[in-house]
Amino acid sequence: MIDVYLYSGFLGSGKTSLLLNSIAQLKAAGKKPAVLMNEFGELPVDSDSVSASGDVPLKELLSGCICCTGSEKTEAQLQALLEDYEGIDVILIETTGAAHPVEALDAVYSPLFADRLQVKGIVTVADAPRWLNREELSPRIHSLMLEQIRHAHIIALNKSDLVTDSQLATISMELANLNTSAPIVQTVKGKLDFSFIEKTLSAEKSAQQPIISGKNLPLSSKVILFLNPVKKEDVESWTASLPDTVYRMKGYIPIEGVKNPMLFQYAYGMVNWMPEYVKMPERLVVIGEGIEQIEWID
Ligand SMILES: Nc1nc2c(ncn2[C@@H]2O[C@H](COP(=O)(O)OP(=O)(O)OP(=O)(O)O)[C@@H](O)[C@H]2O)c(=O)[nH]1
Repeated sequence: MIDVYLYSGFLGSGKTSLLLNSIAQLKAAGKKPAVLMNEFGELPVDSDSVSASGDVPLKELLSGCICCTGSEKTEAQLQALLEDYEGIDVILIETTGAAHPVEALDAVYSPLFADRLQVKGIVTVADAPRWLNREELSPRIHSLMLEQIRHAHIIALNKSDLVTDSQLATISMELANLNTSAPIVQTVKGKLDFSFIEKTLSAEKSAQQPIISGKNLPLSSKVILFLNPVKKEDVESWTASLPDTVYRMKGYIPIEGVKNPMLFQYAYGMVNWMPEYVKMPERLVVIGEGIEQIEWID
């Protein structure tokens, strides 16, 4: 299994600094990290700095964010990364500043490599001065920032050199109120011990929950297997019965009378089915909060 870490956070908060820092530490520890990053706009500025840092395999998503360019593109990039480079043991993914964590997680997690990748969790970089001035942000961007904090498994309170100690204390308290389970670490230029990230995110793992597990973590995901062909209507009524903390589902479901498992997508209460022309693995990925108990019963 290759460990996958998502770095989320506001535009300019210090994600790239954290990423470069983590890469340096991983390489020093003899690991082989790979990076998937994406940028708004056409200029892959950040990837230059990563490439300059050495021979780290890098795939980049140009023209847009990890969510709005479609998860298929991310899947393709991940697939290429896995095919082109051997021996990768850690993948770091910098989600764009505008990606909602659920969408970023969704884009990364594909039923295609559920058995090869283990998504460890989300490190959110919070920008200390930006947080103090958050009221200036548009409501949409403001709420995105709150969501990134709320869904983090670790919060790096970055640019702590640009605020006073008492401001730092206030910000830490405000962040802790939004997310009671994630540890908050004050950082400068994204300097954070990678072994801390590793240790914090490896707590309470189990084989059945290959992404993020643990009762105290805000977001988790689960793989559901379909052993026998089922009826579409049954899947849809099962979907309707699920709690509304299920944010997203996608996968391939074998349907009675249909040759190949169909692509099933669920988001924001909407279900979508698409035929597949090749036989894809029969499994469904569910992403949400408190979803450990969800099961499909034949
Ligand atoms: N003073 C100070 N500046 C910082 C710190 N961390 C990052 N910066 C600066 O902030 C700017 C943005 O840092 P990046 O690491 O590129 O941030 P990012 O989140 O990857 O930015 P985007 O890719 O635009 O989302 C750079 O000019 C950094 O040098 C910090 O802790 N303190």
